[in-house]
Amino acid sequence: MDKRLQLLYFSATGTTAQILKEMASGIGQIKKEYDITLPMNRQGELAFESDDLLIVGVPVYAGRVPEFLTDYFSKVKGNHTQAIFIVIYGNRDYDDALLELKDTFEKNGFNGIAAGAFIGEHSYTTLVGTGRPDREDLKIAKKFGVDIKTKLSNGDTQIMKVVVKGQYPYKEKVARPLMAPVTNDNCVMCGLCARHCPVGAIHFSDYKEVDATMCIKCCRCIKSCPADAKAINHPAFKEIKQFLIDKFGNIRHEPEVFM
Ligand SMILES: Cc1cc2nc3c(=O)[nH]c(=O)nc-3n(C[C@H](O)[C@H](O)[C@H](O)COP(=O)(O)O)c2cc1C
Repeated sequence: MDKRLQLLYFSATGTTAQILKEMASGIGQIKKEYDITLPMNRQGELAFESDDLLIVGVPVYAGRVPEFLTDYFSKVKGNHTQAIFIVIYGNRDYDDALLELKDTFEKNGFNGIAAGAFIGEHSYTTLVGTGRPDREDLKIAKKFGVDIKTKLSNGDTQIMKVVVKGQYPYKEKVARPLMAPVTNDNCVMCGLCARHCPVGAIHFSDYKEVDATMCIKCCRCIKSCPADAKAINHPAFKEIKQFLIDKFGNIRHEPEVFM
């Protein structure tokens, strides 16, 4: 492949990164990887050229591209750069997230040549999308990469213009009460949660304090805590979690790819 393969992703609990890397392994060697999960990696602007091939991936949050990334994405510029858009969702639905991701990047100089929606274990509970992506998902992701590579090497690139599922206007934001993780006495003040928080919502002066106005409920601090000290106990959160388990705990969505 004569393009410079690059990855750009946000991945709070690791599933988006996993799918992107597996796909990339079907295409070729990764030249550069931009993991924008931490705030310090979302500083400044980023520019890609026409000889780059960018795979961009985000998790679906409330049927959309995570809102807090909008500002940063407006500063990522392409120059007739070919791009592959990927969303990962927790076995409920991806609604308009893939369309929104494609629109966002195509407005900024990227040409979408392929896209996909894959399933990851739901950030809120291990009982929805349990163990995803699994071996089958990873096989599909890699084959998708191989198919893209084949298409690119056949030189069909001019006619590639990907069309994805999604609707206008995009799914509306649902108003939810403020809720953030609380910390129990297991906390050993190691500070891992604060260093790993994608939005800097955990106080460095007291790791037990989480700013609910900043928290995006990505659950990274909960999942990465070695002492199992963080949890969201808000009744509204428990209700959503139970709804997801009841409705989507026993069904299996399959990845969808568009080329
Ligand atoms: C705030 C938030 C909102 C979410 N909204 C949805 C959704 O609308 N549909 C869905 O199927 N999964 C949803 N999920 C689940 C994630 O999309 C899914 O767990 C994904 O695999 C997380 O990616 P990551 O591991 O790269 O962070 C949501 C997760 C979070 C944290």
